[in-house]
Amino acid sequence: MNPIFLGLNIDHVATLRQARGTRYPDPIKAALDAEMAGADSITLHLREDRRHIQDEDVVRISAMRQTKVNLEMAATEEMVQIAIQQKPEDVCLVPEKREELTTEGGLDVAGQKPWLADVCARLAAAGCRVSLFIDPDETQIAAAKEVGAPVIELHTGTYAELENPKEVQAEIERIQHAASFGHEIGLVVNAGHGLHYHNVQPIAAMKEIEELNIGHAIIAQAVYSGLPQAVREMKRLMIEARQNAYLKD
Ligand SMILES: CC(=O)[C@@H](O)[C@H](O)COP(=O)(O)O
Ligand SMILES: NCC(=O)COP(=O)(O)O
Repeated sequence: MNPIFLGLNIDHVATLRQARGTRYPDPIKAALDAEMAGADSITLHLREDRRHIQDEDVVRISAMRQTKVNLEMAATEEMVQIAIQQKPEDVCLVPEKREELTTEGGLDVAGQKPWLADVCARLAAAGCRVSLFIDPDETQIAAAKEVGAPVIELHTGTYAELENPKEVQAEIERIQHAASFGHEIGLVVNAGHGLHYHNVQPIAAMKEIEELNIGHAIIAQAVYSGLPQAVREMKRLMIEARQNAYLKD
């Protein structure tokens, strides 16, 4: 059985901290607690506007994590230099607009292949495994392969926002097709954005998907049940869905 891994995104622990400019809650403590509770990796998004994760957080998590770090960032020269310096195990290139509330879609890889090929090569030379955060679209998946990224992360935000059952099912099938296509051409396939306790299982059931990056919903649940329990419950749902997918075969 292909296992399913959980990458915990700690951005919104930092959102709470930045709300008052205090030193608490500490996203690094959250990361270490989450790792002890079963998170398989830690994701953090260093945004150009530093609205939540700060440069110091990247330095501290790189020194203290027990699992691995997935640094999300825009494909800008500033961020490339930071990644080359900090050398996280994974770097996920995401689109960014300062005015956005959160990430609104996937990276347009097909429209900027020369630049992204250069960024992928430089990050790989620094020892980082590059992931591209893209829509579940064959053209973008093929472009990711072409620019040399070994990993893709399928954007599940559209799926998460849909309410009409037929549209939800159609998007599940679109993500499944994208995951199968990416796997067939030799890419590691991850997924994330907007996943929560009531929509995660159809995505976790997809055998070609290796890792789900989830943040907002887990940090929100942690307000009620504490972070270790919130992480354990999400992992339980993910593993249950993956096991059931194999039992159906
Ligand atoms: C790329 C993605 O979907 C998230 O990992 C991203 O971090 C969302 O941005 P915020 O965390 O700022 O909402
Ligand atoms: N790349 C997705 C991620 O890291 C977390 O997204 P969300 O669960 O906070 O929407």
